[in-house]
Amino acid sequence: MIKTDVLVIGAGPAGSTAARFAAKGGAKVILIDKKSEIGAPKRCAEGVSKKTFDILELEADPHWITREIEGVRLVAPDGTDVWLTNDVVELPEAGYILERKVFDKHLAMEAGREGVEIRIKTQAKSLKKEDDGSYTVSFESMGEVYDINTKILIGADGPESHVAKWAGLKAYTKPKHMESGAQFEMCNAKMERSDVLEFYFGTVAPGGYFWLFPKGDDIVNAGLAIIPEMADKSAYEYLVDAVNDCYATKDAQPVELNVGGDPVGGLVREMYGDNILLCGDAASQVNPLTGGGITSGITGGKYAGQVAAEAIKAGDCSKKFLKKYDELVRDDMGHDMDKYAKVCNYLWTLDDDELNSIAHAFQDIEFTKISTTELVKALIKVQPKAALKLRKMFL
Ligand SMILES: Cc1cc2nc3c(=O)[nH]c(=O)nc-3n(C[C@H](O)[C@H](O)[C@H](O)COP(=O)(O)OP(=O)(O)OC[C@H]3O[C@@H](n4cnc5c(N)ncnc54)[C@H](O)[C@@H]3O)c2cc1C
Repeated sequence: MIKTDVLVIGAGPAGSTAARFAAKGGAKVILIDKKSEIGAPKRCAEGVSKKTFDILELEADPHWITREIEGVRLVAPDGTDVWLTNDVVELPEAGYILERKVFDKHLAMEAGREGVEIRIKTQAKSLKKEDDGSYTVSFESMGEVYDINTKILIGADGPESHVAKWAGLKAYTKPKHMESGAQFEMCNAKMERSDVLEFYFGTVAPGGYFWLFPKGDDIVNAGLAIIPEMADKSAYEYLVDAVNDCYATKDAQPVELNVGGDPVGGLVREMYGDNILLCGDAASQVNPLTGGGITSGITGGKYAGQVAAEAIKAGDCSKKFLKKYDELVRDDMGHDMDKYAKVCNYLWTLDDDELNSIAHAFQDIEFTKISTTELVKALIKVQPKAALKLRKMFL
């Protein structure tokens, strides 16, 4: 039987980061992914903030950055738009559009260079808790079935996490908090500015929004996410309509279709247990308002790897020891997740007319700095209903 200190299931951004930091901390680590090519297919619009690279302790690399972002355009259902670009406002959360297929692979390579053993095209099928507390996970790879025994198991297996379910952790995302996303990567798009992210709100994407994230030249990720309970057709059907109705994409051609779930209910109840940690989408480490999970998943992955290595060194993989991971994550992102979940719930109550009137009022506001929090503060200023619900948290 293969034995290891730390076994990470899932080589997305969260898992590769967890594996790398666990190895940096001196643990023997195996990283597993069912895909034959790490990072492909992507399920992502590929936007990240620049702070992600500080968390990773890596330089941003032109090999996996397709575009630097200089602003955002917010579009109401009636077409009223608000441009917020860094020639007029400060954009502290500005970032990049990645090439995830290259980026995810690069993160796994960084883990490999740190001494992590990587096994691709290897799918976790089940797990068993041993009497000494360790986990034995059964895998299938190229027709072969085998087991790996680990002192600490890190579940980084994405939004549909089986690890969490198999281990019996309370890590369930309610259907009303699981967004369904669909996206085309397209060429021949006619964006007004190819360095500005565009967001379209309202019935175009119930419970979410339609986005255009430019990847350079005439290439764009045109996608949307919806809450199925609030919608009357599939995310794919909304996407086809949105793309056909949008000036920038009506003549564009798809070269890729990406579909996937995005958990937006805030952190799951149990991110850890005896000998086990969850990180990334598996722990719902996703901003409930934007649906962005790369930066927060990497943050969670880093903490998971660091705490796992400490536990191995201390010879204590108990729930009591691993609680430190939960504390680090909740201190770092718990408060923001709660805040943004409230804003998200509030936005879901607005109809197209209300969104239009907010956009009209936004046109009279002189923004000096743009971040998610600054936008919510502006919303509170122009919408008495918003003030009632959100004032305490943001002002
Ligand atoms: C349409 C869409 C657009 C998005 N756009 C953005 C965006 O612009 N910016 C942003 O920050 N976030 C975005 N997100 C969210 C973002 O993609 C995720 O939050 C992020 O990928 C989570 O990383 P992760 O490592 O936790 O999981 P994942 O990237 O999902 O990786 C999980 C890995 O686990 C592997 N795996 C699963 N089960 C097993 C198994 N049994 N055995 C072995 N391997 C397994 C999978 O193959 C996969 O490689 C978007 C999501 C969607 C759906």
